[in-house]
Amino acid sequence: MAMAINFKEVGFTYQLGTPFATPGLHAVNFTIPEKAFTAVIGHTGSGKSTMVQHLDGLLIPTAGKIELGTVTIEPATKLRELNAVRAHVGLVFQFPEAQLFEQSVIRDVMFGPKNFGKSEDEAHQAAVQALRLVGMAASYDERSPFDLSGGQMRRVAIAGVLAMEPDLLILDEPTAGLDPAGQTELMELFAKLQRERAMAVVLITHQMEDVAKYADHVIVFEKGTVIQEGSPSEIFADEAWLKARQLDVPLARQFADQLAAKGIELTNVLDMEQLADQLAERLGGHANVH
Ligand SMILES: Nc1ncnc2c1ncn2[C@@H]1O[C@H](COP(=O)(O)OP(=O)(O)OP(=O)(O)O)[C@@H](O)[C@H]1O
Repeated sequence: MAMAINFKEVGFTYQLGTPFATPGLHAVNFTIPEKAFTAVIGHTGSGKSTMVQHLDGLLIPTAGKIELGTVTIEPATKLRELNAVRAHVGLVFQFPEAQLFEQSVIRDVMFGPKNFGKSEDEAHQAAVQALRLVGMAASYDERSPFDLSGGQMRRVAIAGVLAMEPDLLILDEPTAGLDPAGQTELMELFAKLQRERAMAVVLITHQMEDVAKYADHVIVFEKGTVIQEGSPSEIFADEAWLKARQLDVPLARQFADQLAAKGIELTNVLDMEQLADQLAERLGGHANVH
């Protein structure tokens, strides 16, 4: 299912046709490129979670259409028509560890593959692989997920999604509440999966450092619609535009701007590595030695 996804004039209203109707999305247009790392940013309530729930058929648009390769999702589309699509999409909600429920780590991770028709052996194999991938040692397999630390529980929950071998992995603030080291480890894992498995990753985040460092493509939501999409350098090019929308600018970029105000112009700085490389070059050090 490696394919670009196109949203065309997509609208979604919660409880449509009732006195409680609440608009979630309206006239949304954007593309999620295939096999890329896409970041979705925007304030609370701007429509990010509503949008990603359309990617695996949890919500069906109430207006417009979504094109996923040969599949088109429209208001008249029935959920059962999307079973083939859903098998390829993995969705990691905020605080996914809240959904752990089995008596052992391995059983929990096997649940998804078994549910999608894999045999006990196949599911076991997929679970073992996914658990090692997220860095959980075999010694935890038979432990109760509820005896683990918060960070370990998060990894097990993510392994449960990876065990389904999705082509599209959707992450809704997956590092929220973890310590900085745990956050970095998880982000590095997602970046590696995207690179090595040619998986498309869609990350909802408030962390502009992660957007600058990992994203190929960025989609900006505001009040239920998409107000901008492009590469991180395009999105972070116009600081005044971001500030007017109370969106943060990556730290490395802020630092480069302060240097520019003092007459030292660096080109296209988005993350710390680019900043260090360019400064080292200016200062006569050894840039790009990795
Ligand atoms: N289950 C629901 N029922 C009714 N309205 C909802 C529901 N979920 C979200 N909304 C509304 O839809 C709009 C978009 O919300 P959404 O959760 O998609 O935003 P978000 O950008 O994901 O926010 P956050 O960063 O807080 O997750 C908001 O006005 C919200 O109140």
